[in-house]
Amino acid sequence: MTSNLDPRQKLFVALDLSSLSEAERLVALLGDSATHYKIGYRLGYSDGIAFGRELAASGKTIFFDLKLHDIDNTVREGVESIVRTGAHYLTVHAYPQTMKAAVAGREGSGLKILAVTILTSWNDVDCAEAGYQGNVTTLVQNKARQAVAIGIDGIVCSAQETGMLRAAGIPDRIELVTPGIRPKGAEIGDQKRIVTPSAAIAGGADRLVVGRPITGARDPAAAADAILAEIATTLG
Ligand SMILES: O=C(O)c1cc(=O)[nH]c(=O)n1[C@@H]1O[C@H](COP(=O)(O)O)[C@@H](O)[C@H]1O
Repeated sequence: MTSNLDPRQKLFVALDLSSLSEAERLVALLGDSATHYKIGYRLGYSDGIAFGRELAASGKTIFFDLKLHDIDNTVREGVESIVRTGAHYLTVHAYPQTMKAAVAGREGSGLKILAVTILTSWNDVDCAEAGYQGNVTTLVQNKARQAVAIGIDGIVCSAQETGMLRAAGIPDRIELVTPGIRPKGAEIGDQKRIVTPSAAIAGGADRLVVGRPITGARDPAAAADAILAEIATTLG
């Protein structure tokens, strides 16, 4: 669990933007308000890896959200490449072989591996449709336990599940990283397990991941500042 009370350390801004120039513009606009950035498929599949490397070198905390899942050798070698970027976090899907390969790939480095349990855009019906037995709560708990046993550094889940995970014995050293964050009144979009920034912090989320409520806002800097203020108030 993180103990630092600087609200900026609680917020990963998701740079889900269509071009490098848009991402550069947003980073410049947010300035010192944002210290933590997440780069996922949209930017990662174009210029995002090089940009993340640059941001990491400039002192930002970088989270590559690549959600790896492949044969062991491919996962391990992919993770080794990400280690060389200087990034701080990387996601993989929470399948045992994939998580073990990722842990092997980051050995000896400072890269933290986050295991994505059940996507925040899924509910119980989606889990059943995918052939899973058990509801979201049970699946998140089981996957988190497996991840901890394998040596993963953090869990990606909804902030609806953080209290349940701690109660189930997921230790404080495991970071609980929570997307699906929606300030009151924000558009929900494709997310199904949403939580407000203040409720997420109050419920024990270590990091919040926020994309469209900031990137899609008319004034992204004001939107980020409002979320940071909400986090700060809740942290007390
Ligand atoms: O791994 C993730 O970051 C992730 C996992 C998950 O379960 N749900 C989820 O939304 N995400 C990512 O978190 C971000 C959420 O973006 P917004 O819904 O726009 O705030 C996106 O970049 C998603 O890819």
